[in-house]
Amino acid sequence: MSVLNGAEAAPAQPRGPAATARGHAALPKTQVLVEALPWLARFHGATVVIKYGGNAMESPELREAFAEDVVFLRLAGIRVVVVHGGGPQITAHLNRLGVQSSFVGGLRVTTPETMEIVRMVLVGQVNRDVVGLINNHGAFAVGLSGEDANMFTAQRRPAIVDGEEVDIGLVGDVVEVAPETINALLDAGRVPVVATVARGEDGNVYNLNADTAAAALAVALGALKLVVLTNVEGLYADWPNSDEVVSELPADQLQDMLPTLSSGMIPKMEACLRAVDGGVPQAHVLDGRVPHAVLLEIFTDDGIGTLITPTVKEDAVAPALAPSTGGTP
Ligand SMILES: Nc1ncnc2c1ncn2[C@@H]1O[C@H](COP(=O)(O)OP(=O)(O)O)[C@@H](O)[C@H]1O
Ligand SMILES: CC(=O)N[C@@H](CCC(=O)OP(=O)(O)O)C(=O)O
Repeated sequence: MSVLNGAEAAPAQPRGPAATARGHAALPKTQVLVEALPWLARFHGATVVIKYGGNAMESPELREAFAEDVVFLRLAGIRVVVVHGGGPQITAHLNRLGVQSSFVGGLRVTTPETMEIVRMVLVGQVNRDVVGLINNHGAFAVGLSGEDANMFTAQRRPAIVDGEEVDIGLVGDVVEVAPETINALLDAGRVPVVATVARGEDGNVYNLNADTAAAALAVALGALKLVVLTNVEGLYADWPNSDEVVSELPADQLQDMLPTLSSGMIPKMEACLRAVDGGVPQAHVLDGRVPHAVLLEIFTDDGIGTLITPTVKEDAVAPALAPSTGGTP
């Protein structure tokens, strides 16, 4: 997507051929680097929250490419926070134990026994794996659970089915975020990697949908961008038909579309809405099956996936004149 929300730091148009000592073979690489320049300037020092979904973690090549992207962002001076899911890994573990998984409105029905497995898999397995992948490149990642230093406070939430509330057990919504620990790690040059389990005010431990938790954290950190990796190209306009990916959608139009969504796209789009309504200028759903999707999105002019932006106010200044709300590659 090459739509700019503001005039500041507008990316240069692709440059014409430049003479290099190595001749034509070096040209495309030079162009890629030059194209990245305005985006490097735009994002340097900004906070970007990346939601890394279970479905985008399946292949070793994709996992490695993701870790490289995270380290690249960090070395480019971006304050990167990774919030990970692990739904498929939880389901696989429950299956091995002979426990059936069921989802309502995209959320896992979570009994106390299921919660023990959720916590064990997310905090003890997936979090460790993601930290290890990143730290193969240097001592960047520090793993945390949403329980640590009460980063998230959760409240039991029902699922909504046909407008009715349905109890789904120990599933929580985030009612409070304490971002100090994450900010301290970012200030120290670390990459926090967060597992989405949280304590409730009632003392129970809750299972948070990772998209929901990533959005709440992005808002609390004042992030410039929320990036949500998933296992489809983006939001399809007419799911299950996958002919058309919605490339950009303002929050008010997404709000109207919410009742038509199904399964995992419900919490994902609710999360994007929560992020932009909470002041995050961009929430971006990307295809995690594309190697280096994060780098492509942030550092090139050719955006991919679905970009959710704040509702355009009728009395707003025309976009070209408005102050920058963050570059939109
Ligand atoms: N409109 C839609 N566009 C894209 N995917 C949709 C849509 N509606 C439902 N889905 C489903 O939502 C899934 C993504 O959610 P989920 O499986 O929870 O992903 P993740 O594990 O990456 O968080 C897609 O794989 C697709 O099956
Ligand atoms: C309440 C709820 O559904 N929690 C999710 C938490 C993990 C998650 O969100 O993982 P993905 O991002 O990989 O789907 C679950 O139990 O599967």
